[in-house]
Amino acid sequence: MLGARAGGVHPPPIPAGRSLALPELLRSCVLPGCALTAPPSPLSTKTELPAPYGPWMEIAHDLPRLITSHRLRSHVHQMPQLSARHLRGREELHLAHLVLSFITMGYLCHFTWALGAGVLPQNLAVPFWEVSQALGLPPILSHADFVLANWRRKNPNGPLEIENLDTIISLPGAESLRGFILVTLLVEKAAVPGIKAIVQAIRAILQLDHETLHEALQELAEAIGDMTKALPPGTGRSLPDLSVSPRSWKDNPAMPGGLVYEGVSDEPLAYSGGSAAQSTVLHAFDELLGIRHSEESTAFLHRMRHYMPPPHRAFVEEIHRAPSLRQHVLSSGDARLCAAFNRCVSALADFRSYHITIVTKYIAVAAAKAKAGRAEPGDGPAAGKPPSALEAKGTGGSHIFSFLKSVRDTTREGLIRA
Ligand code: HEM
Repeated sequence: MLGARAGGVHPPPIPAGRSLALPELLRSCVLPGCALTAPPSPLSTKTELPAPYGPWMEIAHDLPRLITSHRLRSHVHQMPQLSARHLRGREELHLAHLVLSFITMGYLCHFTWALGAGVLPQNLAVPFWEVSQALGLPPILSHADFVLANWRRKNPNGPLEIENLDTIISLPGAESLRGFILVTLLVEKAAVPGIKAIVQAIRAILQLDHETLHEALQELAEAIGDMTKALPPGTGRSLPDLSVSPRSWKDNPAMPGGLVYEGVSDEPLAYSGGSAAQSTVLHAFDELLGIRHSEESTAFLHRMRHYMPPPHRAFVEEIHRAPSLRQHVLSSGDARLCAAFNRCVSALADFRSYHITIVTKYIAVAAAKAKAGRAEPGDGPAAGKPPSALEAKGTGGSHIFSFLKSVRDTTREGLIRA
């Protein structure tokens, strides 16, 4: 056994280390395109693991075919048990986490459902656990894998635009999945100037520099507006059926105890599935703007923070500890600052409203598809059913629309009223 807490639902702890200050965190920022990173976008500059990990890469690149031809199980069982010890640096670890999390999703999509038993074989479970421990990420496909680590430039010198982007690993339904992942990535990219503006704003508060603070808030409002524009209206129509695999083994009636990671723990472990609620950017904006969500929504959103890479989580916590922007604007009595602050809050509420529109469209399309019993090739065993992530409960067990609307409404309550 590798020391998993029996029956636990706890993601691995953040590796021991000192608390990081904001500038240091920005240097380690892993958001795509963030100019303050060195080297840029370290989650995904690598697209292949070193040669000894060939058996993982071969399976991962062939996942759509192996899944649809029902041959993935035998391939996984024949896979040698490789140690994660030879992976060098965070980039290789992130790529290994991406690869192993997708293989796990593919493995469970056919066999856990079919056999009703949530067991991940040792040769997959042990290295997945080791890599997860090294990164401080849970051993499940998270937003950091699905989106942040799962992209590459087709032309390495070309722009970070959709035409020049591709995913690294995919599942059946590759084309729509690709669109889903890359649209989400471009929303993250649009957020980058907003993340920089947060640091500028906090510095300006500390230096009582209202001019710079005003500029930073303008930047932030613009970045949030650009995120909304990056969510194209068609997004909700052209999405993949995410039910190809159980995305979550927490609060999932099909896997009530969770998943047994063979060789790690005899007891099943429960983890929530990937969700953009694990994206750092909205958490960071909420913290800066002092948005207070309901107790239930906060509990869900804070749980999602354990699925972020530790430097992202530490960044959000650092903003929480910084002096309150809202109090600063209120006590300044500066009407221009107050208006700029409110533009940020309105832009954030508008993003959340638009997101609700998109989720609504997606559910309508999925429901129509389910009604017509229309299964597309490669849709997997759950084809024809509404996507599990979008049934009555969200992936985190939250009722989707009441959760999303509550979060949107509490954002609006963050406006400073005259
Ligand atoms: C059609 C595409 C999308 C669908 C169907 C969708 C669906 C959902 C669902 C069901 C939730 C509730 C939490 C959960 O159960 O996981 C959620 C939350 C969330 N989603 Fe999406 N989503 C989509 C696209 C996006 C994109 C592109 C982003 C941009 C990063 C995003 C950001 C968020 C955030 C931040 C939350 C947490 C709630 C909040 O802070 O407002 N979503 N989404």
